[in-house]
Amino acid sequence: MVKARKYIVKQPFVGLPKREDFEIVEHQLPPIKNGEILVKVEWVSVDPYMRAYNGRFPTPYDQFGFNVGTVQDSKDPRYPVGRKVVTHKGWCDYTIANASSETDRVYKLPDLKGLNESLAVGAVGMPGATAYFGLLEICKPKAGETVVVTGAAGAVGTVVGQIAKIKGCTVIGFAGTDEKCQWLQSLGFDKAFNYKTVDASKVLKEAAPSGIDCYFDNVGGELSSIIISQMNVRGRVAVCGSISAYNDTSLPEATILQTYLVFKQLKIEGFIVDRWLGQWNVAFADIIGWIKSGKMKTQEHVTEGFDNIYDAFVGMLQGENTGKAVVKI
Ligand SMILES: NC(=O)C1=CN([C@@H]2O[C@H](COP(=O)(O)OP(=O)(O)OC[C@H]3O[C@@H](n4cnc5c(N)ncnc54)[C@H](OP(=O)(O)O)[C@@H]3O)[C@@H](O)[C@H]2O)C=CC1
Ligand SMILES: CCCCCCCCC/C=C/C=O
Repeated sequence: MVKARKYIVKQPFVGLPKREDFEIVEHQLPPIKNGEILVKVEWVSVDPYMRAYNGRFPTPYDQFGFNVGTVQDSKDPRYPVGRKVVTHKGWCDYTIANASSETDRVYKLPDLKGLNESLAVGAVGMPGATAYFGLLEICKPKAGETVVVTGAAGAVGTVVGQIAKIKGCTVIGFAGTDEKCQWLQSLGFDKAFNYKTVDASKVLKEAAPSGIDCYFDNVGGELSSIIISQMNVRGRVAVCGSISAYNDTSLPEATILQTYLVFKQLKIEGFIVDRWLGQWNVAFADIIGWIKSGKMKTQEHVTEGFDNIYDAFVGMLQGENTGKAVVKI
């Protein structure tokens, strides 16, 4: 019998999630059954969808999310003891998972070719796949076009901007601090602006005088409306998320966009990365190749310790992370 710990969400979040919305539960894991594996978790991911999906599940529920760990006991020959795995069992230190369960989402750690295993919840995980497919399949950027990405210094945004550069585009990012913006320019972004201090409409007119062709929208809100209002004819918008409103308790006011959508003939499409679940490995192989060849850089904001996962989560929602927010267990 293994003693395990996990986070349970006790009650619906109101505004920014509170520490008392969670409870850390210690429990004995039962012996594994046929088809199951016992996993010792080493890396836990904290992501915005943990906030965004909260209202969809009745409480209490185990906090879901991707993690990386090692199989300690196995009754599934596909996942022998010692095998590194990714699961969607969330914020826990030990867990039992079933690779045949859709919700457990077990898969073998990709061959990271020596890169940090934590990347499997970041650039070589769900956020990397989000950037890859959202940009390449929805925005379909062409060399020479101008791509704008918001949430640019985060897990998804950094990968979006760097893929767009690899594809020969001019890339403009928006992020929440001057330091993040400087870092983005060191990654090769052509321009990066602090959305909290600039006049977004003005800086965009200067940075993209010929207009914007593709917009990868991570944040929603008025910033997105401003960006969309400056798009070129037949521009493409990939709506990935709207983190500017996840903690809102009432609907935000929004600028009417229909005029731009019609007269600029824009294509605007929301997506969930699961749409390409069967092809995530294609994204991972390309991203690993780009990182290994030096064309793409990754950065992680690492929090240490199981007891600090809540702080890492709320810190990420408030912009403390540059790059991917992860927790080392
Ligand atoms: N559709 C899909 O399948 C998926 C969607 N997503 C979405 O992608 C987006 C980015 O996720 P991810 O890269 O993991 O997270 P990040 O690593 O970007 O972390 C979240 C960031 O959001 C920014 N932020 C917080 N509040 C605001 C605000 N009011 N306005 C603008 N930015 C804000 C902060 O950066 P800053 O300092 O710049 O404010 C913070 O660092 C989210 O909207 C998420 O929900 C993610 C994965 C899959
Ligand atoms: C409990 C739902 C599992 C979802 C798996 C991961 C998909 C992330 C989609 C993110 C959307 C917005 O942030």
